[in-house]
Amino acid sequence: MSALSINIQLNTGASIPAVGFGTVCDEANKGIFKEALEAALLEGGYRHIDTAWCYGTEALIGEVLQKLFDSGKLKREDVFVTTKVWPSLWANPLKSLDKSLHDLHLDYVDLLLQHWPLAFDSDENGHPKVPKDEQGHVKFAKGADYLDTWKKMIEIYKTTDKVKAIGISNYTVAMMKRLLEQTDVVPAANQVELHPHLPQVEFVKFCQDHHIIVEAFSPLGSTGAPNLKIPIVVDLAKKYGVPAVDILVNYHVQAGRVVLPRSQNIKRIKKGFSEVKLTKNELAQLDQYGIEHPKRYICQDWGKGIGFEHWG
Ligand SMILES: NC(=O)C1=CN([C@@H]2O[C@H](COP(=O)(O)OP(=O)(O)OC[C@H]3O[C@@H](n4cnc5c(N)ncnc54)[C@H](OP(=O)(O)O)[C@@H]3O)[C@@H](O)[C@H]2O)C=CC1
Ligand SMILES: O=C1O[C@H](CO)[C@@H](O)[C@@H]1O
Repeated sequence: MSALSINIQLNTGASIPAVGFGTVCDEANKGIFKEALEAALLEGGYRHIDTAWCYGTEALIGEVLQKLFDSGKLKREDVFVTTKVWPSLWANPLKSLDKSLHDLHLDYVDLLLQHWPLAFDSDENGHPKVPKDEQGHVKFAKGADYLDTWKKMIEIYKTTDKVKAIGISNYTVAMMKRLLEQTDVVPAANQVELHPHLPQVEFVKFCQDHHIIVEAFSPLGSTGAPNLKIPIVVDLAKKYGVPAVDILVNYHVQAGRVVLPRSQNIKRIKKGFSEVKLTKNELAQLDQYGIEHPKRYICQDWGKGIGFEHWG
């Protein structure tokens, strides 16, 4: 069986495909992005797209979706689409969502995430995406609280048909506790960096205890896929007779998490991922590897001094 046909239930009751197509794209790959996405949907078996206003790929995704809907090869309800509100648009998540919906050629998304628990001092159109002062330090919006964005997203969720579910990304446990104390919608998902170099065991348990689905970004270790070389991943791949990438994907789906691998290599995309029934012991060994060899790949320069200190 393919890992791409596994689904998980969100706390809204909706179903989310456990494997989503990551849509960060380097400028150099923008030329093949549409072909890659079309191959993912028509030949790779993907039914879940993970995007964001800040990736600059939403208009390309919209063109592909429109083409596949018009030709009858795909129906809107066949595909789960997530987008995100970037911190430069923290004050106006509805504007961010409307821009995304326009570019995606959609009238709703299945999941809207707050991209980071941060508020940047940008203009009303969200530019610059990461404002900096003359010393190169990120400029934050004075007096803003990241929960302001979440509260406005709750309003969108409760009063419009533009989102089926709302969630968060890059929230720590302390930030989630604050959110749960101060607001009345439990996020459907929290999307964070997670892989055998960064298992975040306590974080995962907190989310599970509160019915928040964990979505794993950068599962391969981001550009260059360094996690494919992790020794225990290589050993398990040999044991099960599958490529190492299948172990990195099944590390999440077998534990009830969503995973968001990215590729713009059409041959790899068409191959998909086999389901590998890793044992509880093997999943624990993969966690243990990261406890002993922690490594975070997405280290943003706004991480220090605002609640992400422990990231190192
Ligand atoms: N919420 C957030 O803050 C964040 C969310 N994300 C989301 O998560 C997604 C995935 O994370 P991302 O950091 O992009 O990277 P990944 O961890 O998915 O790694 C992508 C890299 O792995 C390579 N790769 C993919 N498959 C294989 C394979 N089978 N063998 C060898 N190399 C392979 C890709 O190259 P190639 O194209 O050549 O296959 C690319 O260089 C993003 O695209 C985005 O949707 C990511 C970062 C932050
Ligand atoms: O989602 C995201 O992708 C980029 C690059 O990995 C990162 O800045 C952001 O959180």
